[in-house]
Amino acid sequence: MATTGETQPAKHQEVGHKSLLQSDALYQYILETSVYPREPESMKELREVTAKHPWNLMTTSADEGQFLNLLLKLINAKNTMEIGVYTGYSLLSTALALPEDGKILALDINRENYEIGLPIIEKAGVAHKIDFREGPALPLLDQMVEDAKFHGSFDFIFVDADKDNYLNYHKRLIDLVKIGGVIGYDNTLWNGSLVAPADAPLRKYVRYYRDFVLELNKALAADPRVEICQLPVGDGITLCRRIS
Ligand SMILES: C[S@@+](CC[C@H](N)C(=O)[O-])C[C@H]1O[C@@H](n2cnc3c(N)ncnc32)[C@H](O)[C@@H]1O
Repeated sequence: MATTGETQPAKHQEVGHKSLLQSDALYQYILETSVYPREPESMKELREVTAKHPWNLMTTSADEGQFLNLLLKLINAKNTMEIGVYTGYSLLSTALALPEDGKILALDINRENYEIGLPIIEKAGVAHKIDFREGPALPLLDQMVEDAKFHGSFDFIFVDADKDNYLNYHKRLIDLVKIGGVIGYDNTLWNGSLVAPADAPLRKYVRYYRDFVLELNKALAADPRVEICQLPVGDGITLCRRIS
């Protein structure tokens, strides 16, 4: 789940879960039956530490973390990138999925939050796979696009940051992911707001980013360079497999 640091819409605060499922009980069933019992101890610890942080609604949900972990194993990912780290829940789920010599280039404008999770990542023995860079992602992606050695070099890229830049990211990431590799864009169902009536009482940030997410979804659906699948996991994740 990726949002800004602001509070979620009231409905989501009331239901207290991070899913687009309409049934709290069903979501709880998924967590308790299939997710929490299989969640690695380190991810549980990081989830609990993050829950105490004031911006905790930004964190990736446990079911999405489990999904990412399995997906990375299914595609045998080794070299990956993550844009939007926060305290590192999706980063840790990625690091645990990669082989010992796997790599994650992790980008975020905020190192302080990354450092909340770092001791847990270190204790889990996977910190050596992570190359964290503090700063806005776009200029770094521009540098990488300039350098042919990065072209087609990533097996998987997870984007969970500033929604108003997703299309800018896509323009660059399409060169950086390998053919057959996958880019995952998070929050592509944007709190369910994409189909809300024009006069619906949406939070300011939800309304602001909604148009960017709508535009992204349209652009991805029309992009012949990728095969796509939009999954209602967490706040919606769109997987794009590069085919040309
Ligand atoms: C929703 S959080 C990421 C959640 C994270 N994936 C997790 O599992 O907890 C979004 C993150 O994007 C970062 N961010 C926002 N704008 C950014 C930018 N231009 N470049 C890099 N990171 C950015 C924020 O600092 C924040 O930590």
